[in-house]
Amino acid sequence: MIEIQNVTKEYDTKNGTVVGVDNVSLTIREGEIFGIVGYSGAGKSSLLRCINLLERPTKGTIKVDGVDLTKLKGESLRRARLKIGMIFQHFYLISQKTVFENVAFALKAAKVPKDQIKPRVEELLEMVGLSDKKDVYPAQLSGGQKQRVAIARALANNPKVLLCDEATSALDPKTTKSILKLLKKINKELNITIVLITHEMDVVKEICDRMAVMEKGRIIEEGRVYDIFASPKEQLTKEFISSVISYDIPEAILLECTGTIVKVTFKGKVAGEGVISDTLKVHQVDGNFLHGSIEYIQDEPLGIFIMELKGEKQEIEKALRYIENRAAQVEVINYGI
Ligand SMILES: Nc1ncnc2c1ncn2[C@@H]1O[C@H](COP(=O)(O)OP(=O)(O)OP(=O)(O)O)[C@@H](O)[C@H]1O
Repeated sequence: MIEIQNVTKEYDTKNGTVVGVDNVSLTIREGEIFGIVGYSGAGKSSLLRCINLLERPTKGTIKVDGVDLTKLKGESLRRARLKIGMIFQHFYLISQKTVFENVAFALKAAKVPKDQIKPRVEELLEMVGLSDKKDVYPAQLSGGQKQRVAIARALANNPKVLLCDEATSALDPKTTKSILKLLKKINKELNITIVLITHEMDVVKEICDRMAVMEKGRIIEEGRVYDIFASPKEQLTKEFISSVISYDIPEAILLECTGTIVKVTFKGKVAGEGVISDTLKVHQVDGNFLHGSIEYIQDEPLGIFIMELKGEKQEIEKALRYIENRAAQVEVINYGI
């Protein structure tokens, strides 16, 4: 659906050239919700804005639904852009216009015939749950309601893609959840491909199918959200995950541990505790749970346990292989003394 090929975005500033995006290639599939995470300055906004050519890439191509946008200009680019909606952290509603007029504005700009505007706006407001607010002005709305208006406006011209630039970053956790639920509904019911950028890993965990991590203009890791949570490769990815799932064991407890400390990850519906208790029965190893939980990444369970194992090194190694053979992943954090 979206093919980003060797895209570089450079900015000319008075202090020289700044590279926002550095030779990124990425394919986003039709119907998926794709999340891009990274710290401030990583290049997320630059990359997102290249997708609808709000920023023209310095190099590379962007194809959306088979059309190479980098080859288009003027009216043909404007037409192609109608198929790509966008929402922002700060909503960007027109304060002098009512909710109805804000949404109608997108239709008028696309030269939709007058008689079709009213029913379409009403349909859109119904979809985002704001039918009763059509005559109020943005100043009278909460942040979540403003974002709903922005979503209705972005969907006005039946886009195939919705780009979300930190769409929930200005919202409280409860409102964030309700907006994410709305995005998921739009994705499923209207089959709109969604690309979102965020610095909040919670958002990715909650609704994204696949994700990429950006650092210094590049994509350093990419894959299915579940797989990345289960086995992150890059240090930065691990940092982002630790903001959602923390397995830091207090220093004082670690100092008391003399055994081997291991992290065991169970993917899917494997009964983690059962496998571990079998392991301890079969091997001459004592085990002590330090930490553990089962996280649900979009309804798919991911069990992570941190344990201290005590016994002969050889027995511990055998126990770990035994666990590994039962669909688990084992990582030794600390060998015993
Ligand atoms: N219009 C611009 N002019 C000059 N430099 C820019 C411009 N836009 C972005 N940059 C630079 O490009 C790099 C990437 O910025 P970008 O805004 O894309 O990152 P980001 O990950 O979205 O961060 P943030 O969340 O803070 O916006 C940064 O070094 C930034 O200073």
